[in-house]
Amino acid sequence: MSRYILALDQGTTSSRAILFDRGGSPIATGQRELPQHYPHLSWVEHDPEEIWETQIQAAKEAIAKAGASADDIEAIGIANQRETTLLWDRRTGIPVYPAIVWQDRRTSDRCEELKAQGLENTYIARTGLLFDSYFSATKIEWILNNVRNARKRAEAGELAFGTVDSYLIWRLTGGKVHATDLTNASRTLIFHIDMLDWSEKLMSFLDLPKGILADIVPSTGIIGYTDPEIFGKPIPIAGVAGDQQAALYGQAGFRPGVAKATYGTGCFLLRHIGEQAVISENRILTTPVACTDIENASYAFEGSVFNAGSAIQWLRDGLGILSSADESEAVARTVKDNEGVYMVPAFTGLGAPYWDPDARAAIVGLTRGSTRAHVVRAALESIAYQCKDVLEAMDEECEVPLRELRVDGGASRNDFLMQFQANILGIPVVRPKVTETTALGAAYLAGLAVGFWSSEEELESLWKIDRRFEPEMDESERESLHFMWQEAVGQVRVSSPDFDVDEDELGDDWA
Ligand SMILES: Nc1ncnc2c1ncn2[C@@H]1O[C@H](COP(=O)(O)OP(=O)(O)O)[C@@H](O)[C@H]1O
Ligand SMILES: O=P(O)(O)OC[C@H](O)CO
Repeated sequence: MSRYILALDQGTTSSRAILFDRGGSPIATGQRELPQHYPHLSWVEHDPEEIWETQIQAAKEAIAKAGASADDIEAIGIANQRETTLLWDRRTGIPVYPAIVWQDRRTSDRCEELKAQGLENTYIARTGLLFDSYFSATKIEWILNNVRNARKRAEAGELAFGTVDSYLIWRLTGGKVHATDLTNASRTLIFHIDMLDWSEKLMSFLDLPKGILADIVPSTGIIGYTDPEIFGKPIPIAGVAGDQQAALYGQAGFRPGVAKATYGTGCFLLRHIGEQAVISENRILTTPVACTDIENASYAFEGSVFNAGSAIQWLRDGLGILSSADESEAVARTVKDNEGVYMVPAFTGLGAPYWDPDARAAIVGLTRGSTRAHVVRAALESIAYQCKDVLEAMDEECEVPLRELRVDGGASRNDFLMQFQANILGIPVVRPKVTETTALGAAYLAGLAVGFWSSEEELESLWKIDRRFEPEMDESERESLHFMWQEAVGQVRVSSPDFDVDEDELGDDWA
């Protein structure tokens, strides 16, 4: 048995690769920034070649740093930004259009049009998602309708659709495998989360041809082997999951009641709810978790906050008031409180639980006494408030309130943010030793498939706490701060989605 598992973590702003040893410790990391392209207002694209190149360079960097070779790698696991949509030519492998990123809002009017046709409930009840441009389906439709000949070629079976996992698997296997796992498939808005398969019916409303679809595989199991040209010998690709489900797995979130928040570009809260795909009445998503066997799928509630770390990035790159994201912590600590300044970072609209695509960001409550520190503090606090809104919405759906929140991702390194999160939630926030849990989850999934690790029980024993943040704020202060935050959110809201899911009305026609 070789020494390492190689995890590829293809995120929105960077491609990372980490080698993990049998103790679940990261041995070496490679990382490349992924350029963002904004061709029009509210459009966000990635260059597929840049996704591929940055990912492969990151992998080679990690292998070189560890002084390892392909012989030292037992298997590869993939975790990826989800929903981001690519279509490529099956024969040449050439994408017909750049990747349309999950944050891209170009299809939000189209979503409104489809909602007006009364289709929203049909989609919610089958997919566990909402009718929002966040998900892949209307992005696929946009490419088919706007790229010359794309629809004709797709109908002739010449084009393949994939989220980033599928695209990487395709490239890694030299065009031999077109597959996706159920956690990624479930983010497309054309995957039926109870039947655990593509839904022809949901595809038909958007006129999406079946020939573009990938095979659906479990998150654990050998999917294919890398082209020997890439690493010098074939390596099995043995695990794949959307990055948020991978992070829940890396947090040992195998059982109902465990919840995690990953603080990256966005912030994504997943709470394991067991084997029933319960549909929320509170604008919370239902999504399959990473699984070893499709027939025995389990589910999580998910709250997707679109802008979290990106608010800090904007302070650094857009306003130029921070030299690094890490500096935000020291700057925020220079003021004793926010002095009434709130930032609502709705740069690409608001996600859960508001789902308001047209809302735009704002900083409110400024006075002549406000300083850069208040703005920085308000940005960090906004991340915690958004998580609170999501957890409150989830709590209304769950019988037992959450006892603690596990955290990970880039911004979870910020102790100020984590303490404020515990204060504002009123429950402990627990940070594990390894905060690269997305990559760790991908490694676990691959390692289980090839016998590198033996069971989920063994993986659970590897999870170790770095720090536990206990709440230190009294209830009345928590409530009054949260009230002020909600007033600020009220100022940027444009629409209030209103829906009522009634599965009985849908009848038995679930296909
Ligand atoms: N110490 C920090 N405090 C606050 N935000 C941070 C800190 N470190 C990183 N971030 C933010 O976290 C994000 C990077 O986290 P990462 O997990 O790498 O994101 P992603 O996987 O979405 O690309 C960036 O948006 C950055 O601004
Ligand atoms: O790239 P991340 O880590 O911010 O994750 C993006 C999510 O998968 C979008 O749903």
